[in-house]
Amino acid sequence: METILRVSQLTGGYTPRRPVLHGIDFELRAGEMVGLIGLNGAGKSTTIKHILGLMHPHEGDVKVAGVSLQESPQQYRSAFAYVPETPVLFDELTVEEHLRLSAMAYQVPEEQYEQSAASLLEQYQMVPKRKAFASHLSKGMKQKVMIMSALLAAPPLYIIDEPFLGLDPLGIRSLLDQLVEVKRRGAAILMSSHILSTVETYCDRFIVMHQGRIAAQGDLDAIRSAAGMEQRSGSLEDAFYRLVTGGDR
Ligand SMILES: Nc1ncnc2c1ncn2[C@@H]1O[C@H](COP(=O)(O)OP(=O)(O)OP(=O)(O)O)[C@@H](O)[C@H]1O
Repeated sequence: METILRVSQLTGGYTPRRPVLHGIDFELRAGEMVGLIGLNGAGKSTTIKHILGLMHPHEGDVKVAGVSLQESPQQYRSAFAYVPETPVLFDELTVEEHLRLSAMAYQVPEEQYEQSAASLLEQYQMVPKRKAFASHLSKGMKQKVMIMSALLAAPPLYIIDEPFLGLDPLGIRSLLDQLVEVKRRGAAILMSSHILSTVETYCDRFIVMHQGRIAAQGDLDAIRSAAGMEQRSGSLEDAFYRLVTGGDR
């Protein structure tokens, strides 16, 4: 499968003398969903900021769809959509206007926009709110606008940061169903979350970060094995616990 995201030997952080990330190395291929997990402060958001191009590596590089941000900023940025943990919307734009803005930014054809927007508004139970200003939405509704905008853009790569916190159970189910669908269509998804049971159920592979390094990566068996769990049993949470504490519960 085609590589969509390549993070190579990334060392980076907020000040040149004190890197937060040390030699981060992983890739995402088309059609897979990868869970980025780690304790508070492990370096997940910092890794994501480097992928988004908001921070520049001290060493190493990041390529999306084969290009780095420096090589082709336009191609790089249009190859992914990012759903942040905290929704960022324009207060004075309506739900529909946000969707239209996203469609314009990602050059979604008009016909496809009409179809996708109608179906997303329906799925996320946002039809009654389509003309509401962002400032009049609840936190979960704002999160839904971010998610719908990303899904509408239909890029090769989705980067999703802790998506489940503000959503109601129907919203969570809609999001997970749609992630399965976009994956089936060949997109790659990097999802950071602390809800390990959901990550275990939905992700094909996992990247466990600890203190700015990758402690383990691979499928569940690989994570168990890195955690020293010999049998092919035990949850992702069990393996994670062992990896970050160095022992059994
Ligand atoms: N703006 C910042 N300036 C300086 N240091 C920061 C900044 N943001 C995060 N850090 C530091 O970088 C390290 C990694 O933090 P990061 O936000 O990447 O963790 P995380 O894995 O996303 O955690 P969480 O699960 O709490 O969101 C931490 O030591 C944190 O204190």
